[in-house]
Formats: sequence, structure tokens, C-alpha cells
Amino acid sequence: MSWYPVSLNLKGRNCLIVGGGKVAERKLKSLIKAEANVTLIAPKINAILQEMREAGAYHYLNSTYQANDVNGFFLVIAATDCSDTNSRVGADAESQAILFNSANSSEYSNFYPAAASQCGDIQLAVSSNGQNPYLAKKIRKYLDQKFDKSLQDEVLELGRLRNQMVKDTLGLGEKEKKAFMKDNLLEKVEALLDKIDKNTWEL
Ligand SMILES: C[C@@]1(CC(=O)O)c2cc3[nH]c(cc4nc(cc5[nH]c(cc(n2)[C@H]1CCC(=O)O)[C@@](C)(CC(=O)O)[C@@H]5CCC(=O)O)C(CC(=O)O)=C4CCC(=O)O)c(CCC(=O)O)c3CC(=O)O
Ligand SMILES: NC(=O)C1=CN([C@@H]2O[C@H](COP(=O)(O)OP(=O)(O)OC[C@H]3O[C@@H](n4cnc5c(N)ncnc54)[C@H](O)[C@@H]3O)[C@@H](O)[C@H]2O)C=CC1
Repeated sequence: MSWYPVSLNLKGRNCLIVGGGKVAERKLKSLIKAEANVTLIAPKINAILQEMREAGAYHYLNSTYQANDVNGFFLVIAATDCSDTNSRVGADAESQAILFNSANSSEYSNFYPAAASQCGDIQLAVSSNGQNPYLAKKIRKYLDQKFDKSLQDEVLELGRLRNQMVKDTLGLGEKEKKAFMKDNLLEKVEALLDKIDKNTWEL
């Protein structure tokens, strides 16, 4: 089986993290970057999570996980140091077809967060499907360092051009549309790819 790669829009979505240690903290930071609305349940949280709570970065429930605490959440992450708890959270999430990731077991996980970095609208994401997250992180860092952040403006410009062309070609037939795009846009994309090749890739 191959896993289905996807980019999720979590803006304003209710997401739950169970656990309050280092792993929960990393997961929380990436959900906050995605502007999710995060609730965290744990009887104890580390010092950084404490600071973030005081700053109002997420909602905190000072408790151990209770059955069906997952109710109503779009996405749930179990990051406790108790694999039984993580499995219970997973079983509850799975029974409601909620997106679920466990930090210590792939038993119920129906997604893995990729090792990812953002360069403007280009997202670099690497996954090892649970085989070796450390390797995924290393490959992500390698790509990140090779990718020139100055290309961000050019990618945005390509987006603007493309939107304009979609408007300009309204009413044209499929064939004419394709020809128009090829003449006006693909050349610019190729030029950008050449630039990436020459300036940033040393593969
Ligand atoms: C299955 C998965 C479930 C999940 O957590 O989603 C999982 C599981 C485990 N990770 C472990 C360890 C580490 N994980 C990292 C880092 C990351 N781990 C991430 C994802 C995933 N980790 C999922 C698979 C994704 C995939 O394969 O692609 C990343 C990509 C995304 C994220 O979590 O945000 C993020 C990199 C982000 C980035 O920087 O780009 C580091 C490195 C570090 O922290 O510096 C270490 C220490 C080094 C080491 O031990 O390898 C252990 C052993 C724990 C133990 O020893 O007990 C387990 C448990 C097990 O494998 O059973
Ligand atoms: N996916 C990953 O990248 C990694 C995963 N791990 C795994 O993740 C687990 C957690 O790692 P850390 O954050 O370092 O552990 P930690 O020990 O720092 O934190 C565990 C947290 O879980 C909470 N907790 C325990 N029982 C709970 C319950 N019933 N309900 C709610 N919260 C509960 C604790 O209060 C604590 O806040 C490890 O046991 C390990 O299996 C570890 C390192 C990396």
C-alpha cells in the first residue's frame, strides 16, 4: 500500500492533543503554525507548554484522557508516554473516522505528519511512513538548505500570472486554452526550474 500524500487546511479547525511532554510540544507548535484551534489534555505539562498556555496559545484541560474526549474534533494526536492510553485515544478516534496520529504506535494512526518546511507557497514534505522519522528529518533539512528562499516571490508571481490567464482564456476551447498556457506560462515555469537547477541543486 502507498500512503496518500496530502496538505491539510487546519485554519480554525478544532484539533486535540493528548499528552503534555516534549513530543506534544512539537506537535502543538506545528498545529499552531497551521492556525488550528488546539485543545490539549494532560495531567502535567512541561515548562514551555506552561508558558504557551499562559500566553493563550491553546486551550488546556488539566486531566487524564477520558473515553470519547475526541468527540467533535477534526484531528487528534496522541502523544502520551502510555501506549495503552494512545491506543484508547486511537480506537475512539477511529470509531468516529477522525484524523488520528499516534506518537508511539502506528496501530491506529491514519496519518503521519511529514517532516516539512515551507518556502513561500512551495511546501517541502518528506515522509518515511514511520520507518525512520530521523532520516525523514535529515532529508527535509537537506532540501531546506538547498532551496533558495528568494524564489518565493517568483512562485507568487507565477500564481498571479496563472490566475490572470485562467480569466483571459475563459470562453476558449480546451485546445486553445492549452496552447495559450503553453505559450505564456510554461516557458516561465521552465525558466524558474532552470534557475533552481543551476543555483540551488547540487544533486
Ligand atoms: C511514526 C511517527 C509517529 C508520529 O509521531 O507522527 C514517529 C514516531 C517516532 N519518532 C521517534 C523519534 C524521533 N522523531 C523525530 C522527529 C520527527 N518525527 C516525526 C514523525 C513521526 N515520528 C511519525 C513517522 C513519520 C515518518 O516516518 O516520516 C516528524 C517527521 C514529524 C513530527 O512529529 O512533527 C518529526 C521530524 C520533524 C522535522 O524536524 O522535520 C526525531 C528527531 C528529533 O526529534 O530531532 C526523533 C528522535 C530520533 C529517533 O529516535 O529516530 C520515535 C522513537 C521514540 C523512542 O525512542 O521511544 C518514534 C516511535 C516509533 O518509531 O515507534
Ligand atoms: N513521535 C516522535 O517523534 C517521538 C515519539 N516518542 C514517543 O512519544 C512518547 C511521549 O514522549 P515525551 O513527550 O518525550 O514524553 P513525556 O514523558 O515528556 O510526556 C508524556 C506526557 O503524557 C502525559 N500523559 C500520561 N498519561 C496520560 C493520560 N492518560 N492522559 C493524558 N495525558 C497523559 C503526561 O502527563 C506527560 O505530559 C514517548 O513515550 C515515546 O513513545 C518519543 C520521542 C519522539
